[in-house]
Amino acid sequence: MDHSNIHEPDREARSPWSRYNDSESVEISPPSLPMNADITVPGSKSMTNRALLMAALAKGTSRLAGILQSDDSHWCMSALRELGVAVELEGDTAVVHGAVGSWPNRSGSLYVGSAGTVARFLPAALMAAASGTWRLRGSSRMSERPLAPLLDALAGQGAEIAYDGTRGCLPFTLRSSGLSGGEAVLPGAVSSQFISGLLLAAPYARKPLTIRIDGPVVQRDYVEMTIDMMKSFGVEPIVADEGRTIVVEPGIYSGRSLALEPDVSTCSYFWALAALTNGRVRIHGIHSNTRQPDIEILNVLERMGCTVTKSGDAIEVIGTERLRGGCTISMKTWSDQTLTIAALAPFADGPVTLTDAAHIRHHECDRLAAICQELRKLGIRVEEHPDGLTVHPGVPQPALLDPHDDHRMAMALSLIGAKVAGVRIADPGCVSKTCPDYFDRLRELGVAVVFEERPDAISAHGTE
Ligand SMILES: O=C(O)C1=C[C@@H](OP(=O)(O)O)[C@@H](O)[C@H](O)C1
Ligand SMILES: C=C(OP(=O)(O)O)C(=O)O
Repeated sequence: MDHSNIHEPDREARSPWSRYNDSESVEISPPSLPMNADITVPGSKSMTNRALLMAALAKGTSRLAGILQSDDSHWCMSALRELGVAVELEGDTAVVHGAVGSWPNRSGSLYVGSAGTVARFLPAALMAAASGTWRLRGSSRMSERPLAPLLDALAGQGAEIAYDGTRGCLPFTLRSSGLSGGEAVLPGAVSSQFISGLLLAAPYARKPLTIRIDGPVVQRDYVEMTIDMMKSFGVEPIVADEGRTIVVEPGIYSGRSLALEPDVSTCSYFWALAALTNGRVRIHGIHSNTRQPDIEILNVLERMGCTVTKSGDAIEVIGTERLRGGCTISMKTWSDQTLTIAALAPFADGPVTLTDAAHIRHHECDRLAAICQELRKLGIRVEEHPDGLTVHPGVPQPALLDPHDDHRMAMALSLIGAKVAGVRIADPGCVSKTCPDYFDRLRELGVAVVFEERPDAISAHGTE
């Protein structure tokens, strides 16, 4: 199998929780029996990294139960430890001893991996301290992803930022003299994370901080999640002007005990598996009234002919013989699932058009270009649009697929392998950004999963 055209992953961004890194590819084949499973899913990435950061800024000790253990949360914890915050793990509970907004280590080098939630949340949090100088770096892709609007707002708050290379990008050195407060303007069209990042640090400004949001916000629910979680840590942002203005008064987070929700973005792959294989998957511990926007997948699966049952704290999806297509779906508020729906779409009975997702070209890869490229390798007819794509019904042919070092590309493409034989996915280790044991979980559901080792991994093991 020729691997020469596969994107070379940035292995430095893989945490100690990453798996499958000795594997060059994984072959996925359909289950021999209909899927019939009750499962649980690890904690939300978005909630884990928000909670860790607020707990680190808080007064007192926090116990965060059900945290995600993946690359993105690893780099968050590792940066906090580098800042001198005590973060201990007791199983999947993180115990964080808050530093009350004054980082014990006033200088150092911080690595954010490929995590948008660390790259966009940490710079503002550093400025909670009245002084300090830190160098920040990230993976090669994170160093290309947009940060300028946030960093410009921080410069307006008093940060001195010296860029190693491109202005507005990692790596850079940030010198803090505290957040001045007053007004900051942030755009919402490229990433909601700029707004969440400044909000999380805002209580530590010297004066009230008013964030004015310029234009519509992509994935606005993540901003609402930030506000909800700030309230649960004892700070009450005031939202005005139909959501365009958010005011945060000076304050201090209070350490607390918190049980985090399962990651709904990860749940979506398992519900999608049930949908596609005409099986049944029930996920425990999740409510449909969550703030996590990817819960919208349930409405779309229902529209495509699946049966969704919400009972107590479990949500079950039962699939269908043939998914219904012939629809246009806006992905604006739940864009992380664009790839999942695109992977289901070839099996629908009519074309599926996904729109309003131009900003995902700035995610772990240019996701619109990447999914079109990989679906075409399978012989599927696809049209790429500036803000989305149209996928036509077809029968996927055997192919080696490139996940473009993107966890969601790998997880979404694996769904196709669970329906038709002959799908191989290169670099299976990339799933560790949010779900390090994803392929083991697939196997437990009856999907056939066979790894192919990397030639250099074999030589590293000698003749074993
Ligand atoms: O704040 C968050 O936790 C997230 C916000 C979204 O990013 P953008 O708003 O940058 O698209 C989402 O895609 C990401 O997975 C998590
Ligand atoms: C866009 C994503 O991540 P990040 O938090 O790095 O933006 C994602 O997980 O799909």
